[in-house]
Amino acid sequence: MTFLRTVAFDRAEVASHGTALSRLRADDIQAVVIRNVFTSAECASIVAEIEANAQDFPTTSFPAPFRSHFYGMNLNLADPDLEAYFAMAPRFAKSLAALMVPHGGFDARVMAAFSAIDGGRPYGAPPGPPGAGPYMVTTLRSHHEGGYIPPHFDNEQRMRPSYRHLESLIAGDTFSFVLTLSKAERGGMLEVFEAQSEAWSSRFQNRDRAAPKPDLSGFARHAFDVEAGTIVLLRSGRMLHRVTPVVGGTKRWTACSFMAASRAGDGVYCWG
Ligand SMILES: O=C(O)CCC(=O)C(=O)O
Ligand SMILES: [Fe+2]
Repeated sequence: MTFLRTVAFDRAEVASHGTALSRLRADDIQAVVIRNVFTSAECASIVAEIEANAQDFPTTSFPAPFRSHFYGMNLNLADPDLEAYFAMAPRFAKSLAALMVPHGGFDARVMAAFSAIDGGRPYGAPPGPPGAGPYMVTTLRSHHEGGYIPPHFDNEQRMRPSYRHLESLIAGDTFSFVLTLSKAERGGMLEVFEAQSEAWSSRFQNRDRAAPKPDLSGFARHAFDVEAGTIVLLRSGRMLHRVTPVVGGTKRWTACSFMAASRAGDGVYCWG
C-alpha cells in the first residue's frame, strides 16, 4: 500500500519508536498500529463491564442510520453552546476512571503510549473554556449490526460551531486513534481510501446527511482488520476513511479520539 505507509509494533516496543508520530505529522507515514495495548482478556472484561454499563457512563447516539451509540459525547455532534457537553464531562471522566482502575488507568495505558512514540510530548484532554473543566478525552462507541460511518475527512469537523473554542487551542491537522475493544463478526473495519482532502474534501461533507456521494469503487483502499486490544492511529484529517457496516450480532466496541498539537506547542490535545 504505497498510499498508506504503516508502521506496526507491539506496546512493549514503544520505546524503540519515539519518532513514529513526528513521522506521521510529516506525512512520511500515514498510520501507526500498536498491538497488545490491552490483552484479549482485559478487552473481554472491559467489554463485559461496558455492555452492562457497570460504570454508569452517560450515553449519546450517533445519527440514527449509523446504528451506533457513544458513552460520552462526540464534540462533532455536540450542541454548539457546549453546555450539555461540559455538564456531561465530569461524569464521563469518573466512569472512565472507574473502568480503567483494574488496568492501571487510561492515561497510563493509552496516553503514555502515544507520548512514548512522540518524543515524550504530553498527551491529554484540552482545557475547557473559562468556568468549565477539561474536554472528554475520548468516547467509547458501540456499533450495532448494520452500523457504519460514511466516508469523511476528520479535518472537516473543525468547521462545526461546536469546535469554535477548541479551534483556538489547536494547530495543524487532526489525527485520530481507534482502540478496538471488540471486533464485529465481519465488517466494522476502519477503511482508508487513496483520496486526499485537497482534491476531494468538498465532495464528502455533511456526513450526517444522506446525500449522494462520489462513487468510491475506483479508489485503492485498505481496511484495518485488527484484534481487540490494538490501536490504529491514522492521519485521518486529510485521508478519506469510513467504518464498513457491521455484519452479525456481535457489537464492535471501540474507544476513539481525535488529536492535534496544542497551539502553544507544549503537547498534543486529545478529545472524543
Ligand atoms: O471507528 C473507527 O474506526 C473510525 C471512526 C471515525 O472515523 C470517526 O469517528 O471519525
Ligand atoms: Fe474519522
